[in-house]
Amino acid sequence: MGPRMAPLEKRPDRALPPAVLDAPNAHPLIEATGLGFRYGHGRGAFEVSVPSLRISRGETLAITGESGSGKSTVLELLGLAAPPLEGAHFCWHAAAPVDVAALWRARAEGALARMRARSIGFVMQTGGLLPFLTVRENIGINRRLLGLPTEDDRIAHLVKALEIGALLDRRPAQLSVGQQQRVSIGRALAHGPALVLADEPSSALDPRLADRVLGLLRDLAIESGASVVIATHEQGRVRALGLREIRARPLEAPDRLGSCFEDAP
Ligand SMILES: Nc1ncnc2c1ncn2[C@@H]1O[C@H](COP(=O)(O)OP(=O)(O)OP(=O)(O)O)[C@@H](O)[C@H]1O
Repeated sequence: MGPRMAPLEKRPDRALPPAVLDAPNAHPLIEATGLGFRYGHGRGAFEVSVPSLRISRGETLAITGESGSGKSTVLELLGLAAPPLEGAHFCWHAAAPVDVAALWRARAEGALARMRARSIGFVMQTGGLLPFLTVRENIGINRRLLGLPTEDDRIAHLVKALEIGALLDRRPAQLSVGQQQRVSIGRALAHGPALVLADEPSSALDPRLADRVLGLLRDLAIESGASVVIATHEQGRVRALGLREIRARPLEAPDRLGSCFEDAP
């Protein structure tokens, strides 16, 4: 995950039943065209481009590509942590429609930070848990920052589903990598975000555990109505899980390097 990313939510209006979530015209959470980010200038520039992207509520999709193709950058754009290039159309339909591109143009950093805190959850490659907090405190941190009660039915359900009840008083250093990842998923979903962004959440795990962790993330997100975007180089795992794949290909531009992310055929 890139350095600009920071954990944190928005409560879904309600959990949408899977039948609705799977429908091709399900309500969109995100609609974007011409989304992009450019590193550097001139011949050394590297551009990450997402010409068109629509993410439905409750949908889980994967962003795939080689190392350095720009997967983390796409997550940063979706996570409101990096400003899109001029000319982008970028709308969120959470509680109400929000023109994110206009917020960036207006440099409305406070509004963007609030949206990030209330509407997004993050799962990092190696958990990203705060080492000085217990598992219980880590799971509750986003809720506490938002002034929500740190214990409720949602938390109890997540703890049970993730099978981390026996670990609540431990600190991250006392957990295995797989346990840390499950706690990280609990933290990402605890405040009821509309979107969960996961950067290589399974690459530090053995294959069996990786499938379990990704499956848990997808299933718990569907249950809560959150959309999930997973950046990963593990194309085989993405296909095995039957996820929609947005894949990087080299940018076709004569004057700069970069990647273009589009739905895989
Ligand atoms: N200042 C810069 N100038 C030019 N290119 C840059 C600059 N900063 C970053 N880049 C390039 O931007 C690209 C996007 O990086 P990003 O971390 O998004 O890729 P990634 O697919 O997530 O990689 P990984 O899988 O290795 O984490 C990389 O190729 C990187 O070299």
